[in-house]
Amino acid sequence: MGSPLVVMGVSGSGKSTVGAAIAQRLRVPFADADDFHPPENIAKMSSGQALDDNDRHPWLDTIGEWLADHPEGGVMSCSALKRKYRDQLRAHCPDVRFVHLDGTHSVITKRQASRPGHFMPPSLLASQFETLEALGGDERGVVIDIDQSIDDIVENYLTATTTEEN
Ligand SMILES: Nc1ncnc2c1ncn2[C@@H]1O[C@H](COP(=O)(O)OP(=O)(O)OP(=O)(O)O)[C@@H](O)[C@H]1O
Ligand SMILES: O=C(O)[C@H](O)[C@@H](O)[C@H](O)[C@H](O)CO
Repeated sequence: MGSPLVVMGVSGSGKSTVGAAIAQRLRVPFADADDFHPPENIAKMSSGQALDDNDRHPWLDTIGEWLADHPEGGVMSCSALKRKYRDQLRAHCPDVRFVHLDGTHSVITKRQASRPGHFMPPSLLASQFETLEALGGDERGVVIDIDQSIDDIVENYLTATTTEEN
């Protein structure tokens, strides 16, 4: 793989699961942006409040630094919901590519129900969708439908990214 990858999407779209699977397949390091949130952000989300731009800004800088530290390849699962958040990541790491895990509210709600105890309350899913801005045509990345098995998502990603680069 030659450049870092961000697995993006709303909460519960499968970023952590799919990101780890892609990293294992590509034999590159994996990290989850959830592990880089300061405690205040986790406390805010746990209390049912969505993060805002100010909450996300310093956190995105730490994610961008991780990407820049992995020029030979690495996979980071990170919501990266807005275009300007992705611009911030690109400012640190111009080579970064994205895969957007795209799914419906209904599919994701069912999956969130199967992981009770996660700090992100399902009530915040609507705000995640409101905040989400799709990848622009000028952004390096691909979109994959999440309504399929993890193995199929990984295979489709590998096929799509090979096609994209040719
Ligand atoms: N393709 C899939 N098929 C079935 N279950 C899935 C799939 N992808 C993810 N899941 C399950 O859905 C739940 C949410 O996935 P995951 O935690 O990876 O999402 P996430 O985007 O990282 O969420 P968050 O950002 O909120 O941490 C988990 O229980 C996971 O096992
Ligand atoms: O930008 C955001 O709002 C956050 O990254 C959230 O998406 C959560 O951290 C994550 O998805 C956990 O559910």
